[in-house]
Amino acid sequence: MTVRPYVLLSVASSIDGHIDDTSGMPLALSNEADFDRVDEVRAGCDAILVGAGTIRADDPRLLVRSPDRRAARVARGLGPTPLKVTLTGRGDLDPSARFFTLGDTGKLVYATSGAVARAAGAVGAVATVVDAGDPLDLPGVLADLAARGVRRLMVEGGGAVHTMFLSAGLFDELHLVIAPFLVGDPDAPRFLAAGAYPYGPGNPLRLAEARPLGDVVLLRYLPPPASGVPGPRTDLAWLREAVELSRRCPRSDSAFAVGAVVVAADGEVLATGHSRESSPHDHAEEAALAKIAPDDPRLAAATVYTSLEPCTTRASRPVSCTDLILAAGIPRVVLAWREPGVFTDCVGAETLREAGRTVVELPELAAEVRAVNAHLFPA
Ligand SMILES: NC(=O)C1=CN([C@@H]2O[C@H](COP(=O)(O)OP(=O)(O)OC[C@H]3O[C@@H](n4cnc5c(N)ncnc54)[C@H](OP(=O)(O)O)[C@@H]3O)[C@@H](O)[C@H]2O)C=CC1
Ligand SMILES: Nc1c(N[C@@H]2O[C@H](COP(=O)(O)O)[C@@H](O)[C@H]2O)[nH]c(=O)[nH]c1=O
Repeated sequence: MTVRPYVLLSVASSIDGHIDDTSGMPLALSNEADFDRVDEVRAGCDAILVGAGTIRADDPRLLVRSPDRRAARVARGLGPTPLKVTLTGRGDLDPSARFFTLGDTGKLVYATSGAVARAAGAVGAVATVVDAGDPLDLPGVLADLAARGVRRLMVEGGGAVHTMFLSAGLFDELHLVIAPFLVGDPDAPRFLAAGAYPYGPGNPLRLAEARPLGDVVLLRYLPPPASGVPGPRTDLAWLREAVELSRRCPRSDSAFAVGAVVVAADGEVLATGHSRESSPHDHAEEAALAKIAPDDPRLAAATVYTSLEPCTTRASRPVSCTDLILAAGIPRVVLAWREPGVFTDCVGAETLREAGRTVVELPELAAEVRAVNAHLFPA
């Protein structure tokens, strides 16, 4: 199984589907609140990717603007700003572009084989140029980023790049912001080109959230669940969602941050939950299971995806998450990280297996879960 980063596509569009106008100046489609949200998303990523077209059109900085967010990254042992990444098929890059000159961070250029020499000649002194094959091998680029430690990748466009990721189905989340105006110019860049996308009416994206931010609205979409019986690839995608949920947990120095998703056999999400969701002692699995009727027949064939092994003992509540899963009759649990013995000795996986339940561990995501909980492991 190829490991790739969690891929978050981010774009702001006009009502008529344009992501820029033809003025030659970058067009602000987001408002201040949304630019601040984008800044927060950037701060939570390991790398930001834009196409070479966006570097030429916008001369973007791609930095984290907020000093507090930069400081928080540094406190977590990261650089103040994420790694910058671009793609090129021509190698026509300007070393004085702000992509290359700003930010105390690495710059990576993935060039098609025929463009490597030109790209290296242009920006080899200020960036690392990587041969990405010919044609460009997108899964290979993502695997290379993962091997360089990129666990969470934000893709900020432009249209050609978003078209490529969406037609390849290589994304985990899409943030589409709609600005309250129309551009109306047929020559203005569009969010997406026509293409053979795998997300037609029969296989739509799932709307995870619609969040108004003043006069713009953020639509957060997730890919559709893979059809059929969940296999390892599907498991990994669901587990990624559980890990993403764990990032929402209010901070605690005495409990883990955990996310959980309960999924029916047909891929329907029955419930999600995260630690401290509505009260300080909430556990993720407990919060999710509390949202499902105990007699829901779908529980009998459901899977719990949880970023951390379900607990077996707890001081704050009478019933452990392992016992809640057993009582719900859920036959299958997929987890990323066995609970380290920081607060209690956990034997959730063993207990579930002894009770005849299937437990799948996907340690590919364990480092990410540990990173979410890094504050519990001071150096
Ligand atoms: N509103 C918004 O949220 C955003 C708007 N934008 C807008 O988008 C526009 C730019 O979009 P667009 O022109 O589509 O440019 P992109 O940023 O998508 O970059 C396209 C370029 O990236 C390289 N590239 C992409 N895919 C491949 C591939 N498979 N193989 C090799 N190289 C590849 C090529 O570079 P090369 O040409 O060097 O070969 C290609 O021309 C601008 O107007 C910008 O303002 C951009 C980002 C966000
Ligand atoms: N115009 C636009 C976006 N444009 C994106 O932001 C980049 C500029 O980044 P920076 O120079 O760091 O501010 C630009 O190149 C493009 O990728 N993004 C959005 O969320 N909303 C917007 O309205």
